[in-house]
Amino acid sequence: MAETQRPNHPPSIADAWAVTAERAAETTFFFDFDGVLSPVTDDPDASQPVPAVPGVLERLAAAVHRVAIVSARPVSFLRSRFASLERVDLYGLYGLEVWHEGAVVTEPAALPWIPAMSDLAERARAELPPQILVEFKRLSVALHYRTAPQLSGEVERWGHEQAERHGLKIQGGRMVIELKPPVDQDKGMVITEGVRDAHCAWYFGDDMSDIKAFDALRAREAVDPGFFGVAVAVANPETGAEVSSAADLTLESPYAVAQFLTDGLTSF
Ligand SMILES: O=P(O)(O)OC[C@H]1O[C@H](O[C@H]2O[C@H](CO)[C@@H](O)[C@H](O)[C@H]2O)[C@H](O)[C@@H](O)[C@@H]1O
Repeated sequence: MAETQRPNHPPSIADAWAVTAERAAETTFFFDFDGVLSPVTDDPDASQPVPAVPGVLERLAAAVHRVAIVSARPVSFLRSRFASLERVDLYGLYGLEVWHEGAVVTEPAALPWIPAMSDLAERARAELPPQILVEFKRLSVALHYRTAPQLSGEVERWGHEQAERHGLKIQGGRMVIELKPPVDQDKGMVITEGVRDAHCAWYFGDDMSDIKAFDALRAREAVDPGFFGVAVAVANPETGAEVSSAADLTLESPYAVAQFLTDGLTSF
């Protein structure tokens, strides 16, 4: 199946689904949100999952041990898009937030950074050109230049200056840079923890931050050759080449992800 051949990996997608179905009770599916479950929009507030996605995720969650969305969005945003889902776990802000027993649980080490992130968002609105969309996410600030790509250099410079001055971390993405508190948390860490007791896991991602999640599957496989991990990229013109080259297979779009899962579910 894979663009990268690995020992113990089934040779075709049909075989991969068959192995997954055999291990259903010990399998977790992880999904990024933007660009994977939802097509990209100019306005981040306007993005919605592909219509078939909520239904297919709920059916998948009934068939395997666990399904989780691992996103850079806040949990409150994910809840607004997936209110109907009862069985799907939600990780927000790269795992700084988790939806647990009906409430958002936030990593305590990040909480003192809320005022600094709020100030940063205000400064970004005042100091960056008005075409730059500033998304304040409580514990991070995303600076979007999708509608003004000619300003990417200016945004990068401003972001790096702020990061240096205030001791923040930077995460690059698709026509965006994001400033985050200096707290050790990323998607790779969520997946490392999430696959500790699993025998099979799939991760679907399209952006730079998802490569760490792919790496976490590989690392698990390295210590347990019986573990079956599948890294699935979703194609896109910005980060697509880099993400695809780190993945086992690439799907064309969020619509193709929904169809891929619908087809795969027939194996269970
Ligand atoms: O981890 P994710 O769920 O993939 O979040 C990554 C970023 O997604 C959003 O930005 C991206 O999608 C927007 C809507 O389609 C698009 O306008 C933007 O250009 C993309 O970078 C979100 O707004 C960011 O906060 C996330 O970091």
